[in-house]
Amino acid sequence: MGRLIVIEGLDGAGKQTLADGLSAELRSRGLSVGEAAFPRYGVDVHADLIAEALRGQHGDLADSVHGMAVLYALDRRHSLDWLRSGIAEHDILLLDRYVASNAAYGAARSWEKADGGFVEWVRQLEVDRFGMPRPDLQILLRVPTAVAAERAERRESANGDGGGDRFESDSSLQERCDRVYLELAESSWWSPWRVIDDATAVDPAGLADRILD
Ligand SMILES: Nc1ncnc2c1ncn2[C@@H]1O[C@H](COP(=O)(O)OP(=O)(O)O)[C@@H](O)[C@H]1O
Ligand SMILES: Cc1cn([C@H]2C[C@H](O)[C@@H](COP(=O)(O)OP(=O)(O)O)O2)c(=O)[nH]c1=O
Repeated sequence: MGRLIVIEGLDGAGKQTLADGLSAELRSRGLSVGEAAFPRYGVDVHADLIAEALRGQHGDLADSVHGMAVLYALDRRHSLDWLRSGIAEHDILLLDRYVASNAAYGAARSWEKADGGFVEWVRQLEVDRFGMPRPDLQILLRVPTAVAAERAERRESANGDGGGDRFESDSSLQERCDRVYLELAESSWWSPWRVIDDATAVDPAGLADRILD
């Protein structure tokens, strides 16, 4: 039975970059590592509906915090068999975003904190009802929101994308989301957390040591 490790943080925090570094480090130590990122755009119909809604399709869907969160949750629910076998088959299954993304972004959009109704609603839906596997560790990768926004924008222009989705372009939302993430981590929401405050100083080898402890 392998370990489920989740990387969380704002868009542009460097989650994918850290996932790449960490998986390379773990593989170099002879471990088998599975990787996935949520939302699973191009893989799951719910994720595709999310992307379309964020681009202005499907009427007022993107305005509904709960409606969007249900789509994110269903994308994960449909990955359940794959997740379970991934955890069984690998030493480490590394996820870029998971249930806590729904909790943090939805609470931030609702102007709530981590101890508010939205986070509890996510827990009841995804943990109690859908039975999503509990992570062994959630890593919160924090960078100043301005740095995250600048990186996300640079990445999108490099990809020829049009300047961020509706969530990414709202800097006050990013600030609130960062705060909810920190509260989730400090309250050990659903699992132990590790907070990395200076993403530029992340050392994949040191992090791998701690994961394997
Ligand atoms: N530690 C870092 N220092 C400088 N740039 C970084 C760092 N980590 C990531 N980046 C750059 O920032 C951008 C966003 O990183 P990415 O890993 O895609 O973030 P996320 O997955 O959190 O949205 C990419 O262009 C990446 O090369
Ligand atoms: C996975 C997930 C993401 N989100 C949000 C966070 C991001 O702002 C947005 C898109 O995720 P993101 O990882 O940023 O994808 P991309 O940069 O490729 O568009 O969705 C949720 O609100 N709930 C979730 O469960």
